Amino acid sequence: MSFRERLRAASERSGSLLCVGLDPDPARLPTHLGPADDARTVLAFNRAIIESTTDLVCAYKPNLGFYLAYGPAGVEALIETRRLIPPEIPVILDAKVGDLGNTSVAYARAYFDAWNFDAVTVHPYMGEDSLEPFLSRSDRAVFVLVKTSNPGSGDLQDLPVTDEGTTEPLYLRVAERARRWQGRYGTCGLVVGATYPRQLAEVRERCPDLPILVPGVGAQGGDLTTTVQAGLDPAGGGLLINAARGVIYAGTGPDFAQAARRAAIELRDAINQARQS
Ligand SMILES: O=c1ccn([C@@H]2O[C@H](COP(=O)(O)O)[C@@H](O)[C@H]2O)c(=O)[nH]1
Repeated sequence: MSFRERLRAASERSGSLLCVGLDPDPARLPTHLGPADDARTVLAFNRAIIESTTDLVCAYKPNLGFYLAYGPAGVEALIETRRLIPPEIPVILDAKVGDLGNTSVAYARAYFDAWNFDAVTVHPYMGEDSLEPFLSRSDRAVFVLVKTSNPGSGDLQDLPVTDEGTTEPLYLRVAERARRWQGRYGTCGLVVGATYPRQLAEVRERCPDLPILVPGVGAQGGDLTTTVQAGLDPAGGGLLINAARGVIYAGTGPDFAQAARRAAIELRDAINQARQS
């Protein structure tokens, strides 16, 4: 089964376009779980979040940085977290990777084979050859950063560039390239921040049938309804709405997992309402 097929199945099973971010921040982990600087606390936290949300999500997305910050034990916790997630739910490693060809081969082996992630985020700055080792994996997927959610994303991504006789913002040229990579490899998705709904609509118009991972609702302030309406594909899907802090830190006490579940239900339902309006 391709990533796209697995994602569609997970989304249909859960009736959800919600992708929960697993970003363990030592400053926000519930204190009763153990010392915040101990990677075993991270694992206990992730286990509880996963158990309380598996039926509500189409995917999970751990961000590599939060695990590297714990050193080797953090990497072990990441690998173990991946094992805790039922195999039918796709897991996207947010690594924003992209390097020289043979180095990307090594990253692809690490993230896809050794650690068994279903997809990774990549940056397009080094061009197609840097992404080919990821794109060419027909059983996996690649989410290309197009227009990121951070305030400074326009520094480079909004610059007008002339490519093949067309002048438009760089992020649209990246979307155009990604559309072609999808035609060539069939494994491509995009990342567009919820904080930029107008740009999300432009990207969706350019790439009608690519899955778009959309971080930036909740803690970053992206408007959910505007985002969903801007990004839906013609079939009323095609989005993975990511939320980490807004779900996983909904509560901090002994009932944190139930609080995360309530937040995930609320978000899933709000997304579905926006799909219908
Ligand atoms: O443009 C981007 C790309 C990636 N991210 C990542 O998504 C999550 C968002 O977490 P929240 O707590 O829901 O804000 C995090 O891992 C970011 O590094 C992004 O926010 N924007």
